[in-house]
Amino acid sequence: MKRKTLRRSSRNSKNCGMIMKGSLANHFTVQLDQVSLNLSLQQNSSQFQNLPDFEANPSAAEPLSQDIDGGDKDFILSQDFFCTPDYITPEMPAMPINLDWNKENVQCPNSPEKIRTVRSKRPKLEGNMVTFPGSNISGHQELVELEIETLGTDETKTEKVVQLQKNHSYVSQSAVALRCRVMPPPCLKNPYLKNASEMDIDPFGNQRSKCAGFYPAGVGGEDLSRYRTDFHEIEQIGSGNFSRVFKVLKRLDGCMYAVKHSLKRLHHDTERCKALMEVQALASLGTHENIVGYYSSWFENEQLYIQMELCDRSLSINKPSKLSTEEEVLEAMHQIAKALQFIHEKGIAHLDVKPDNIYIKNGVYKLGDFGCATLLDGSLPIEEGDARYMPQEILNDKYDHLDKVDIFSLGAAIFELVRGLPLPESGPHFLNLRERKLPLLPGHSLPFQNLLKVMMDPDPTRRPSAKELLENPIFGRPPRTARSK
Ligand SMILES: Nc1ncnc2c1ncn2[C@@H]1O[C@H](COP(=O)(O)OP(=O)(O)OP(=O)(O)O)[C@@H](O)[C@H]1O
Ligand SMILES: [Mg+2]
Repeated sequence: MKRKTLRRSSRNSKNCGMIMKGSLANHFTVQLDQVSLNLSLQQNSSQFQNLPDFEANPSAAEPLSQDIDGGDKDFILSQDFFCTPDYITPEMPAMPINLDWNKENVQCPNSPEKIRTVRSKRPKLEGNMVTFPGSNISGHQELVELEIETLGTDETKTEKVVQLQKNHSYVSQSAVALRCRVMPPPCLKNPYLKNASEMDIDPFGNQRSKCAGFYPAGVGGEDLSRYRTDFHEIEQIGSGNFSRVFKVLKRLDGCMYAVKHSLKRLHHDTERCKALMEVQALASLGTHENIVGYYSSWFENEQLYIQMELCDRSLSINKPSKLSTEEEVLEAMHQIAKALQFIHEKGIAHLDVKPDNIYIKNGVYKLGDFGCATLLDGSLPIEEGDARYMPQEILNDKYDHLDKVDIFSLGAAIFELVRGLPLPESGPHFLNLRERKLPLLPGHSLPFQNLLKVMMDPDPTRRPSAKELLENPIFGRPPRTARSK
């Protein structure tokens, strides 16, 4: 099979779609990157020849006719060829069986400007209704219904393709989806990965058409929902200020995941880029036992979806905590300190360490919610996390020791978990905590309380780094010693 490229633009609606000349009684395949259209014509297709526009301007169709003449061939069509609804030709298992293919002089379906687009909600009519499976963004099938109406007198019978669309936009969802499949969306530079070269990041940079849209999956509608198609939603397992998190079953692999949806619709690129920072931080980190696993992400209905490893629960102060003994608290602290050492070594600060963002799975503690993550070198914007866990320097807009911000927050989070009371958001107690004046923690060892104090020191340089914290002898202490006061 030969493959040829059709470079003719379909922007001009007069360049009417598939001009199928000659021997299209056969089977041919049109391939366009991932899009493969198999057209099986069971009848002689000479009815497509007598196109007014083609006759008026035969040269316009020349490349096509050159390519198609000769029977069975493969074609690579340019993206533009499919970018107008005229040329949305979903994968077709068969042509309508009740079309009269022997009629001569049948017009090609008109261009979008000329046809009356019927947005009909009426049920399927008998007769010339045909259903073609199309493709949605994620590669799954959706149905596009084309109704062939016969109009006019007997001599001048014309066929009109009426596209039934669920939404009221002019361009069908399948058109948008197909376009998205035709040209890959932009590859974004991950700011957390300093060493990636431009070419590695964006191999399609020169070819990308702006019409492909900045994000591929923003077309909306249940039919095109990657979330609904790929996952079965079990239940909501959490919510934050910006998102809701669901436990889901992935249909294909039968495994459970957590999927986080942003609550707000992200209309603007700036909002989307900001939301993407969380994904990019997670993705750049790779895997670590104490960091929630990241699988994939996508935009849908202008919301960001993040597929993550499913954990059992968070350590939220509002949920029943099982951190009843100092050993358990130290274990949580030790594991999250390992996560912090890992991310700090990669030049990233979390900036929102708190019990809500520490999850537990099978006894393993995992740091999650990288929505505030930034670079330690200050080269990215800084969005501080929950003020209850922020040290004074952040509240004073001093960002010189961002790794130590995480240490303070971890100390504050552990302090909260041990006390079992929510930290204050303001007031004298709030200030005391930032001046190293921690109330005594009855039932807890002095070394442990001193460690919390040093982690929450007002001077960030006096706080231990994550590495130093992990080297603290308290973590190697036998449990019995830990219990002795
Ligand atoms: N992977 C996960 N497994 C289990 N539960 C999760 C997971 N991710 C999030 N959750 C639950 O959902 C809650 C909200 O998630 P997350 O903190 O990521 O949302 P957010 O809107 O960014 O929150 P915030 O208000 O802290 O900014 C978490 O506190 C936790 O209870
Ligand atoms: Mg959170």
